Amino acid sequence: MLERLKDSLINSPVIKRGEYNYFIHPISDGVPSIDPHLVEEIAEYILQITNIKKIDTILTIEAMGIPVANALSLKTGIPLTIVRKRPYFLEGEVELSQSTGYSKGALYINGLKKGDRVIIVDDVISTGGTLLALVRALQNMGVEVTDVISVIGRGDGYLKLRELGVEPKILVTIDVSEKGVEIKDAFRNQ
Ligand SMILES: O=P(O)(O)OC[C@H]1O[C@H](OP(=O)(O)OP(=O)(O)O)[C@H](O)[C@@H]1O
Ligand SMILES: Nc1nc2[nH]cnc2c(=O)[nH]1
Repeated sequence: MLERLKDSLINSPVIKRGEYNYFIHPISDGVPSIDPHLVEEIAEYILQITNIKKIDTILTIEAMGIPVANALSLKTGIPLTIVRKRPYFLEGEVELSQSTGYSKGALYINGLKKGDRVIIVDDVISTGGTLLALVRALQNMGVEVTDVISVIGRGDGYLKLRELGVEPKILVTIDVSEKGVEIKDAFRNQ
């Protein structure tokens, strides 16, 4: 299961972003290039572990959640909504603050309303700062988040989402050090 994903992660380069050991991988960076078979493997797997019935939209975050979320959208016919890093100043736009282990910035939600049902799909969860802020904002808007899925997980930041009653589904968990990437665990949830 998820052999392409696991094999490709093992050889990922690691660079420093400040103190943060940042791994570089096609799914999380688009670098050097994204193998469509890898995206297909991931999308197929996600469809096995999530219930997409009665979902209004697949929600992802600019930029690197988009390839996998778009593959899911194409496979299911469910629309794709992208949380952007720039404002559009449209009525109902919701701004939130994003914080990762190496960056801080604003995110902007458009196109969602109270009562909508969404799944969130992102490429990586690390400190959990991004998904925590996003799920909190969605709950405040009255949007129902039925599942949170991250292709890759590192560290225990995912635990922060428990305070919002959310248990993210992480396909592969890794350890990242200056020496490289180590696979800890394939799909773990509940
Ligand atoms: O759990 P966290 O510590 O919050 O890290 C996870 C976030 O980091 C990456 O986004 P980034 O802001 O680097 O944007 P990108 O997708 O454009 O690379 C990734 O896509 C997640 O959204
Ligand atoms: N590519 C990449 N994205 C991330 N998002 C959070 N941490 C990381 C990381 O180490 N690498």
